[in-house]
Amino acid sequence: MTLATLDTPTMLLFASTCHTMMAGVLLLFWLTRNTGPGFGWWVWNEALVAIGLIALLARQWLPLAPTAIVSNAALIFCVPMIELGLRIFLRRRLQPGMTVSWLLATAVFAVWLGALLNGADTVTRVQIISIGNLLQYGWGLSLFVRCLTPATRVPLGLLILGVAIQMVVYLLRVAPLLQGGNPGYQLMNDVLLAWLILASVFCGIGRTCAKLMLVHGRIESELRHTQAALEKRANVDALTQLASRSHFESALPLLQANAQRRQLPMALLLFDIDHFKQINDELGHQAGDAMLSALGGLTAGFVRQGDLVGRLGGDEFAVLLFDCPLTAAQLIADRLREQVRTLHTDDGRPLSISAGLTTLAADEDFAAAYSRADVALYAAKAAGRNRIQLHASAMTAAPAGA
Ligand SMILES: Nc1nc2c(ncn2[C@@H]2O[C@H](COP(=O)(O)OP(=O)(O)OP(=O)(O)O)[C@@H](O)[C@H]2O)c(=O)[nH]1
Repeated sequence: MTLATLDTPTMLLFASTCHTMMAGVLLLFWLTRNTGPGFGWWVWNEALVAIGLIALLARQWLPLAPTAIVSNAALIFCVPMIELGLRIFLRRRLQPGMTVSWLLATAVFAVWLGALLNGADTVTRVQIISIGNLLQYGWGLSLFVRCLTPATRVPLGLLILGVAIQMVVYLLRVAPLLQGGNPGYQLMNDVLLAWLILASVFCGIGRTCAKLMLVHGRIESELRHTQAALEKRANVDALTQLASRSHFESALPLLQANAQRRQLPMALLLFDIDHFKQINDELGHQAGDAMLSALGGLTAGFVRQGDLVGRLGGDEFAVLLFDCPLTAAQLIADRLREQVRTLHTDDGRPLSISAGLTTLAADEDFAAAYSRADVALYAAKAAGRNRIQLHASAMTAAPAGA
């Protein structure tokens, strides 16, 4: 069986069934998935193509004029719906491009309707529709090309291919008519009409895939963003932008493994602000937050890049000094303590910190090192604050600093 012998009603039956199924798939997807704005217009687009084809099929049995009006209106107005869906989906500005699309569709339909009411012959009407469709698809094509980005290249490429195929068929359809028309032209036996219907089915499949791919791409990228935001929220302390406690703890094993491989010493510094409760109580929680944030910024800028700085909770901060022998760690800690004195509360009081310092072995638990540093921090507070206290276990390695 060749296309030339395929009769138009069979082709129309095939095409209308395909497009109805595609409209059904899109509708199901629309109703059951979070497709985002714009997708509804694509469901309508496919539904209108199906309605138009069913009306064309039914024109043999129903009164000619009403079915021709319904089918042509559906097939003309389904085009701007792809564009409207795309503009909304990609959050492009709707105006003035959309006005042009709807005006174009209305103009094509009005000219065609005028021709029908004035008793124009089939050839003339087909000419009007074909030229109108060519203009519509040409306009749509220019939008698809303008919207091409690396993220939309494949789905929009499919849309462009589909529209280009449809334009070629329309062009073939209109070309002989433009050369003076074909007196023997029979709409229902037109081989080109069969090609057009077939092309419309293939383009519809391409369009449906493109729309689903666009939604899939968007869902995927939103998932990636949400995942990244969640990770950031879990890993980064919102107030100071330092590592959160959980991130600090989970990052340690990697640093420890690195230190063990390269035989590098590490030290853990734990500190908190002296009399922070007083700052909060007297100047307000917001002023307290500002001090925490300033201290976080100062500490992050003070240590080396390979060190790990975190806010473990409240006004408690920790620094893992990587590749740092205890004597150097004491010097760094004391310089940091001095630097902190340059920070002032709103009423001019200089900030001070107390800190506990200990070594961190490559194979020990964070909890064990933390509890040693905490004991030393407690001792620093007890000894009068604004000082660094070395834990007793490290005393044999280096003298305590204050
Ligand atoms: N502004 C602010 N305050 C916090 C936050 N988290 C905890 N705090 C407060 O920080 C204060 C911590 O006080 P402590 O460390 O117990 O005591 P302190 O007044 O600093 O006294 P010393 O540590 O002994 O010098 C408490 O008043 C908490 O309510 C926060 O995110 N923002």
